[in-house]
Amino acid sequence: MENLNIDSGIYPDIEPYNTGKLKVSDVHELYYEESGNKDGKPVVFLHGGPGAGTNPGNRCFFDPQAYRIILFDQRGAGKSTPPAELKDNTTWDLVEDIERLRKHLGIDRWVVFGGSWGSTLSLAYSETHPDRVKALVLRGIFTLRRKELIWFYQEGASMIFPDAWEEYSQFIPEVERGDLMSAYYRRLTSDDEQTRVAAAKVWSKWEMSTSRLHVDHSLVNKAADDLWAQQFARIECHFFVNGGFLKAENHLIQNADKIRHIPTTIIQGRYDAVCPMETAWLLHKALPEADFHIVPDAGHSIKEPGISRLLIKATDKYKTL
Ligand SMILES: CNCC(=O)c1nnc(C(C)(C)C)o1
Repeated sequence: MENLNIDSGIYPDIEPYNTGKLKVSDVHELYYEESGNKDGKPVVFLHGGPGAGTNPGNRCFFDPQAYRIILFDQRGAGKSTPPAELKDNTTWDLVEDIERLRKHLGIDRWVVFGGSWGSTLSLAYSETHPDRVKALVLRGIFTLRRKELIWFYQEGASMIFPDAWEEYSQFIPEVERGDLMSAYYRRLTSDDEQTRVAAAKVWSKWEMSTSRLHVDHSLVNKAADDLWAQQFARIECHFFVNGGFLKAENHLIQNADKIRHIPTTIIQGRYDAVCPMETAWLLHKALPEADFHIVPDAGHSIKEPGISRLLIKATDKYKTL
């Protein structure tokens, strides 16, 4: 763990040595970047949301001397264009985008790292292209089962965070509160920009207020950014009202047998209120060979210290593959 930043448990900030844009459809163009060692072991970072986009801190979970670190913003997220675009934006489009990027960069196989929605996409990608995945590092497991979505957006997490829930639920008129995801989707896809922005900020603030064991106000403040909030909320809600475009309710766990041979580490906060631990437990049962870590004092976020330290241990473990 040379040159590890002991305080935060992650590697020091670095800048990309290469950035680029990749046209992946008639509509979408993706932003991607490479950092660390250009001759190192390739790893791809799959961000959350969907729609959250990447940030420079994502580079710091990998030893820059060992890894060729690849970040990209998924369709409509971050610096990819057009921002917040929902056309041609499904799980399976994103899975094939990962393959397009891999081929564009001349990579044969790579380590795949993803948390939250990034864990969802990591599972969908590795189950579709298992021969391209050297190892999996998964955090805050999210498989978009109906009960997971209902827990966070209709009733469940609301009992742990009734304070933050009040603003999220009361933004929608009482007559529409029986299906909050649909109610928000109508507003997030409105022709009126003010309506879209207002709904996006409230939707995003709910998630940012509940992602940490102890509220991180710098995270909550992200929801105040008009563009980021629309990218995050519109794309998330679009995927959720469509059940993640998955082929069955429990598709990803049911197909886990396709990836049992892949070296895998699962890391889950015990008190993850966004993606409760039951899903990680089910994945652990479906992948008995995987390393499984419950972090006793953590919530959902990659920034939880106990989660960050275990993520680094996992990427250090896989850098010799
Ligand atoms: C339901 N969304 C889960 C997810 O992917 C996610 N949760 N928080 C985040 C960020 C903190 C990265 C925005 O992403």
